Amino acid sequence: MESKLINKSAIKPAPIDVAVGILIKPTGEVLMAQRPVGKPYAGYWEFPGGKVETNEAILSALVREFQEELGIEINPDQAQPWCGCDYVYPHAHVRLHFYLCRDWHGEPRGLEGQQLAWQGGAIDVQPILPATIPLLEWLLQAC
Ligand SMILES: Nc1nc2c([nH]c(=O)n2[C@H]2C[C@H](O)[C@@H](COP(=O)(O)OP(=O)(O)OP(=O)(O)O)O2)c(=O)[nH]1
Repeated sequence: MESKLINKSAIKPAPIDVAVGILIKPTGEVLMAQRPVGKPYAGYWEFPGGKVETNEAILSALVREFQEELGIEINPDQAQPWCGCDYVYPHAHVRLHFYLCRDWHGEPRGLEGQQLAWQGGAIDVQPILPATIPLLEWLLQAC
């Protein structure tokens, strides 16, 4: 019987989709959040968002994550798809879907105990999640 060889190093799990939102005030300030204790890369700064659940649309995940993490309602019709990237961390291979959000209701609060920081002009918080760092330069041009 014919046997087939599989190169196990070539088998990669599917990436995990992550919906990420960049809240932008009319002043151009953007909101960053610090990852809370208990998550991989705790203490690192990121744009708010989280993993897309099975059979969930990316935009629906974005709306849900902003409700759960920040207690605000973003307007999905006004959320602008911006860019995406893949990144392989030791804990996961993620596929990030970034949206620019200028329309929301409510004042963001760190409902999971995370620190929040509005950043304008330059991004001062450190450290930032590695996959997000390359986007910061583009973002300053987009705001
Ligand atoms: N929200 C967000 N996640 C990012 C960014 N950059 C980046 O590499 N990631 C990665 C880190 C994580 O591996 C993944 C997000 O997963 P997460 O664990 O924070 O998602 P979640 O809120 O659904 O968490 P949980 O329910 O599983 O606790 O995406 C970013 O700017 N924002």
